[in-house]
Amino acid sequence: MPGSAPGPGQQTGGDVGTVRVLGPIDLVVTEPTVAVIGANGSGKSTLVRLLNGLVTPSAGTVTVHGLDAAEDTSAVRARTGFVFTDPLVQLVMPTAGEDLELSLRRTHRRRGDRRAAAVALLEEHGLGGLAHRSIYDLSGGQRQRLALASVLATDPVLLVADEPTTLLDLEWTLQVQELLLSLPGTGRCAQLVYTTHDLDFAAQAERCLVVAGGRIAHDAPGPAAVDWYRRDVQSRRSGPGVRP
Ligand SMILES: Nc1ncnc2c1ncn2[C@@H]1O[C@H](COP(=O)(O)OP(=O)(O)OP(=O)(O)O)[C@@H](O)[C@H]1O
Repeated sequence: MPGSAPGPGQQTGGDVGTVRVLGPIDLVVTEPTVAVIGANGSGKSTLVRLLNGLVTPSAGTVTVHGLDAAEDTSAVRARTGFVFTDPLVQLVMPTAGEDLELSLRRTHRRRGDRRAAAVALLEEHGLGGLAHRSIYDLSGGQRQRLALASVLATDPVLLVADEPTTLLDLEWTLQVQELLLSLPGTGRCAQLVYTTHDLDFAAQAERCLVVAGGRIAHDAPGPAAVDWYRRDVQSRRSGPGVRP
């Protein structure tokens, strides 16, 4: 999100009134790989959802590649791929193959080309032979890999991934993490922003933001930020009133 400068983020909680979730936050993030870590409920998903207009700030602006995410939402979404933690939120077609083909519509105009590209992508993501399988009959990990493949098939400039490996086994976790981290270097997207509770994964990011209570509590290269976060959690656990 080169040139972005999010202001205070806030969102309403429907009939329970207004809930302040984020802010004030003032950030410009240009590094190719950016991790976002922090406790449950600290605001990580909300922060990254600002990047494609899924959440709009109640004050301030979020700029992605020079575009206002709240004003030019469709242009921002055309450039920003978003991988949700729960793949069923984003898989929209009945079968694995059809979902990929939908994502390939812009780059592959001919139906036959789309089908062949979808089959190749399924193979690449360890889903070979599953083109006709209902998305509901895939395992959780298979769905998560399909969701990532479908988003990558849209050729996003910015890829935002919200806990992209939570459902994966160890081998696929390592493979998907390696793939994601390699994307900016291989030109498959310009920037990767991801949230994670996997601190080894976070430590590999060029920049890592530690979110606490809706604010950026620490901002440093991956390894330093992860060290800071571990020490912060440890110090609060050994503090007064906390049982060992
Ligand atoms: N639409 C909403 N209305 C009210 N509260 C919300 C809304 N969305 C999020 N919140 C609250 O904002 C806080 C931050 O949520 P968020 O999903 O960003 O946390 P997170 O850091 O991603 O957590 P986790 O690690 O558990 O996924 C939580 O307390 C959540 O309950």
